[in-house]
Amino acid sequence: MADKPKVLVTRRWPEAVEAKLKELYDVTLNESDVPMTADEMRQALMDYDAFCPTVSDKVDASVLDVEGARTKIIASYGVGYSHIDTDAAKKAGFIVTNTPEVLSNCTADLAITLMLAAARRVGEGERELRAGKWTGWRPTHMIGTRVSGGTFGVLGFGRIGREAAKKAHFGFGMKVIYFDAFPVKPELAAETGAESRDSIEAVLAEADVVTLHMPGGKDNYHLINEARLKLMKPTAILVNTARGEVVDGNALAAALKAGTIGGAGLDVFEGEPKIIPALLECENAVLLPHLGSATLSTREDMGWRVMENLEAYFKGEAPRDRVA
Ligand SMILES: NC(=O)C1=CN([C@@H]2O[C@H](COP(=O)(O)OP(=O)(O)OC[C@H]3O[C@@H](n4cnc5c(N)ncnc54)[C@H](O)[C@@H]3O)[C@@H](O)[C@H]2O)C=CC1
Ligand SMILES: O=C(O)C(=O)CO
Repeated sequence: MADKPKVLVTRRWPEAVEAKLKELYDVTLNESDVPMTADEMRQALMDYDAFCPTVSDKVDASVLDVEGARTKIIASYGVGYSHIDTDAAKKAGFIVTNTPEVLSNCTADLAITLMLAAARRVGEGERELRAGKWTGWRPTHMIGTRVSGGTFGVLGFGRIGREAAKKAHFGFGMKVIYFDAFPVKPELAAETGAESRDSIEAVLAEADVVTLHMPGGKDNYHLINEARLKLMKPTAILVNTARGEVVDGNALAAALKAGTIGGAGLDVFEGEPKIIPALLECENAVLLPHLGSATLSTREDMGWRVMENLEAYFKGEAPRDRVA
């Protein structure tokens, strides 16, 4: 019998998926769950047939520029792939895959969670209560912003953006407006009666809630900057479950402190897990540690999706989620 392909997984995955990987492959799991260094990742490309990183592994040109790699497929766990230099991967002849669709619903749920938490001051309220500072119900206590019936602005009307739009529209009676950098099929917008706007600026100026769902990476670096934040309504909420670098964190903190926007709900941060102090100081920001896809069934489905890509590749077929 031919030897099983050698597969390296950079971080712990859900138990059921790791068990299946062990059955099918000669797999090396990262039992310690400590992030791998660039040198360790470079070595893995020399020693394994498949390399399975995830969104917190920086697979840049310095990692990918190796002579005589044994790896042919980089099967990433996660839909976003801005952590991989896909140009360098293509140049070096690696196939790169991701795990779309299976996490759209859960990530959209978290965008809605952040919208409500920021608008209704959930973090502030919980902090006050736990600190023993709550003095009781009163008509003027911790007044938030009503989102039901408001306007939900989606920047990046892809898989997750559209799921979030459905939840906001059907769950909270919100009107949906969006801007996408590419044309959106009319039937996809029709699901929520979403109206397109011709610029990011137009969405920012009109929406009560602005939610970001475009990929990260250099093309979308600081897309939401000081000038654009100034266009938002003083009561509006900004939600980011996309990538930290899409927003200029210092400009956002300044807008939150000055009250030129109402609040923010953030799941992702430039340079995470480090968070800039200016954001930590903002009472009107709800901050979560990158939990968008963090439910067991979704994290398992992401693993099954990586395995589907590996299986296709090792059978000599085209993996369905090839991105480079
Ligand atoms: N917080 C979390 O745990 C998670 C975060 N994500 C992030 O969400 C992103 C989106 O995922 P999907 O919806 O599956 O991707 P997608 O590819 O289906 O949608 C992205 C959309 O953004 C659009 N877009 C790109 N640049 C744009 C720009 N400058 N302005 C407006 N639209 C732009 C694209 O045309 C596309 O329609 C991922 O790339 C990832 O970074 C994804 C899953 C979980
Ligand atoms: O899949 C992604 O892109 C994430 O950020 C985590 O699920």
